[in-house]
Amino acid sequence: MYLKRVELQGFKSFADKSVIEFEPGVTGIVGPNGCGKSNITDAIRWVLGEKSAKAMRGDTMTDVIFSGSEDRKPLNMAEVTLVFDNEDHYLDNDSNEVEITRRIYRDGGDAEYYINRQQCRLKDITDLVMDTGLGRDSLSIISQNSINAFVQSKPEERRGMFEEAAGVARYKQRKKESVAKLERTTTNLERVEDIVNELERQLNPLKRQKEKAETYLSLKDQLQEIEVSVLVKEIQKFTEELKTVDQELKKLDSDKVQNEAQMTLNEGKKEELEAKMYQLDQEVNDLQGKLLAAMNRVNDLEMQKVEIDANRKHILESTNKEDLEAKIANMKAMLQDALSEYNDRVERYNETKKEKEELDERTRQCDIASNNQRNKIENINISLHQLRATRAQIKDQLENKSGLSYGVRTILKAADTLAGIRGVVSDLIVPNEGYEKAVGVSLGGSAQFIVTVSERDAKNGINYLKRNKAGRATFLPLDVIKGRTIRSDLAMIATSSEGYLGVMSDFVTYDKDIEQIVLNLLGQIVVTDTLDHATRLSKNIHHRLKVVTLEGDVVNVGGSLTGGSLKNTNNTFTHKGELERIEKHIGEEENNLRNARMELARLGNEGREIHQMFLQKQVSFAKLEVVVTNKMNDLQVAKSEYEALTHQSANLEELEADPSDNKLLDELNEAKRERDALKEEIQYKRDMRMRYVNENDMLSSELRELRATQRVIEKGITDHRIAKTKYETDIQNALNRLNESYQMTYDHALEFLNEDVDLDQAKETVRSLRMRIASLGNVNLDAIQEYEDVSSRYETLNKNRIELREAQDALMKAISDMDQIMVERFSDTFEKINTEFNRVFRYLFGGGYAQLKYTDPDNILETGIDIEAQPPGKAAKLHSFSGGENALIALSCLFAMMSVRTVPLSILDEVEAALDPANVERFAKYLQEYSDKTQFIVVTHREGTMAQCDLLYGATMQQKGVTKLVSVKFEDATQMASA
Ligand SMILES: Nc1ncnc2c1ncn2[C@@H]1O[C@H](COP(=O)(O)OP(=O)(O)OP(=O)(O)O)[C@@H](O)[C@H]1O
Repeated sequence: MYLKRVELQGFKSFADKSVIEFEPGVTGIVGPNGCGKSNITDAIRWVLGEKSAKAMRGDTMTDVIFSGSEDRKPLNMAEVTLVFDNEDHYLDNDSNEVEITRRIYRDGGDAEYYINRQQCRLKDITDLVMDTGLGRDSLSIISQNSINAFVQSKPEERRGMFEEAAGVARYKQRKKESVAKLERTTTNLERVEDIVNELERQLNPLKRQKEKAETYLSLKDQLQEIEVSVLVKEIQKFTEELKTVDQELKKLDSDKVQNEAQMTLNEGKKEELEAKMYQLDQEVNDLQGKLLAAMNRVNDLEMQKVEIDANRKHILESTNKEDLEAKIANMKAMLQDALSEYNDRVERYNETKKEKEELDERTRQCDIASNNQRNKIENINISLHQLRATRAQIKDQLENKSGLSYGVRTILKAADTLAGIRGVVSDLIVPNEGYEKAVGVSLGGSAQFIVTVSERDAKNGINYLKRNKAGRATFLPLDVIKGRTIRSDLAMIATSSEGYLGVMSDFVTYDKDIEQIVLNLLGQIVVTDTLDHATRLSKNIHHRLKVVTLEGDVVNVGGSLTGGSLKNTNNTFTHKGELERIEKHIGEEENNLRNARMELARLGNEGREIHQMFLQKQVSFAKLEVVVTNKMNDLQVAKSEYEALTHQSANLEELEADPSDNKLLDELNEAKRERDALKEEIQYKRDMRMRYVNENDMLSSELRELRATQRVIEKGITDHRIAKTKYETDIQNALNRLNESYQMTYDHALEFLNEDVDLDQAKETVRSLRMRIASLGNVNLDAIQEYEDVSSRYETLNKNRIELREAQDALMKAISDMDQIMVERFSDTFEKINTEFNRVFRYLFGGGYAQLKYTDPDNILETGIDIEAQPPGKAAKLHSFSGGENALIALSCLFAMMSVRTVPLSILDEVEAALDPANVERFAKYLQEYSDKTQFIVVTHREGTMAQCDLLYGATMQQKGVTKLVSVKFEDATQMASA
């Protein structure tokens, strides 16, 4: 086996794809410092499984990716492939050529590994090269640093190289795996043993429970078999008995109905009899009443007969007929007098009443009129109050000029001291009647302008106001202001317009000296009667003049309209007219007030007179009421006396005409007959009642018997119903038991009926089975299945336990065997290397002595390796050797190992740098000596080494930062090394 080719792309300074071909023997790589020689060593170590970024001379593994140069951008991927010739199948692979590739991406996470282009794990590569001499701790790649470190490192760290040389790494790895397996097996075994022990503990109690459950089930089966028959038979028996009870019950019900009917019949008859008896009692009562009355009537008639007889005798003996008739005539005359007096008084009474009501009505009318007058007076007073308040306000404005501005009032007050103040326009101009509003509106604010004699006077006035800080005022100096008149063409149009009344200045009176002022203020204002005429006129004159109506509405120059209701407060001219109007109104109202008060007084007097008359009528009326009542009584008395006399006269005539008392006698006889008939009827009814009493007694005794029978029947019904309920309950209980205990309907249970079963005996068996079941206590039916589960689990796990124990024994034996082999191989190899080491040492140093020692000879598997070296003429103290001596000792060991264990490939990166030329030559000679068994790739600057190389490559950086490898001759190589 040998390394045929290395292909690099994007790895460190190998930005471009580079393919380096190798041959068996010694290949040298030369070149100036920093041109990328060691990067080839790194690349080979990287592919063979190096995991440490530090060992790759970087911070992270992605540092191996080409990081860019002055002219090149960084790359994102590095890939290196080693191609081994494997015709001898040194590597454990069937192929004659083995390609191992490693790839890494800058942002791709984990590296990718391939063997013969098949993606694989890092472990696959490590396994492939393990114990081949290409492994991590092997002699395959040694740098200048590691060669120095070899001597200085700890004995334990050195051991790895010897293991690699002894070829025990694979055993060590296998042992590691077996130990891990053993640990896992032991853990599993412990776990399984725990469970098996636990299951063993559970099994016995479960077995007991299971047996108990099986006994229970067997008893239950027996119970079911017999109890079902018992229940079915019981149901049949109860059903039969129930049928009998039902039939008897029906008969009893029918007897009861019959008995009840008889009782009802008897009770009806009894009630009827009692009603008849009651009726008879009532009738006898009535008849007795009638009898009493008849007996009384007989008595009365007998007494009347006696009285009549006596009376007739007396009247006939005492009454004078002529006297009686005279009395009647007299009484008749008196009656008529009383009647006419009564009628007269009634008439007077009605008249007085009517007069009294008339007076009452007049009093009411008088009151209404008085109230009206009072309201009128109150309204007049309110109106007067308002009028007087308005009058006071207007007067105040006129007298105190309160409508004028503060400045104007100040000037007027100081008019005596200020020269040439003529007065305010509103005081100097008086509007014609009816033109007050129009003039006021026309003047507007100019009504408050102050007329002065001269301009100087006006200025004095203004200064006075300023001095006193008394407001402002406008002055119209007579020597400056000129009057204005209407243009003749406009005047002509205006004059001919409808409603035109004139120019405003024509409708005021004023002193002659202020004429210019008046014309200035009012000379160009036209007056019309109505607003319609004003707008039309304004239109006619193209809105060139102001037109004012009598109502004070204005059509301004330009055509705008001003109007509405006027507030009188500021119009001095309207104030004057208003004041007169109010004065007149107050006079009228005062007059009205006087008249109203007089009328009220008159009404008061009239009312009082009428009331007086009313009171008098009231008295007369009361008196008449008494008189009428008296007259009425007199009339009644006369009437009744007259009637008594006429009656007496009639009686007398009757007695005289028919003196007999036959009628009374007839009545008396009739009364006696009636009395006797009544006595007979009473006796008859009493006899009849006696018969009814007897009948009633019979019915009562019959009823008593019927009721006794009824009680017997009802008790029978109750007893049978209880029996019926009991049988029904028994049947239901049996059905419930069938359903609940055996999930059977009656029909279903019939299929299991054993007809031969003796019910009493079977019941006894059921009772005994139940007792046996009860004596079992708590039964865990699940125990049967649980026992099955647990015992089957126990068997499985117990089998596992046995298997695990066997596996554990096998692993322990394998580990022990491996240990044995490793100890043998390691110590055997060590001995051989030790011998060779002394030999090579003596050769390289030209004498002296060296040997390797175990630090712990009793523990060959873990012992460190100590080095004892004594170059010729020196004491054996390792740490005091020079760099070159260190390198020679390490190389002695390396070559000693190579002579004992064949290494297919060794890459030596400037390991001889510290040697002197003579030693370099000896080193190079060794390379040649071993090169038929080992392929050497040496990175070197030394000529002596180069001279022994079969193939030389020169590393250059023609492009800055990018390594290129070219095949060179020895001469070129020495030149490149010294460059
Ligand atoms: N990831 C990388 N990308 C680009 N260049 C890199 C990268 N890693 C290292 N290098 C370059 O590789 C060079 C070092 O290479 P190497 O150590 O192989 O040189 P050498 O020829 O062995 O030098 P010496 O003879 O001094 O040992 C440096 O120039 C370094 O800048």
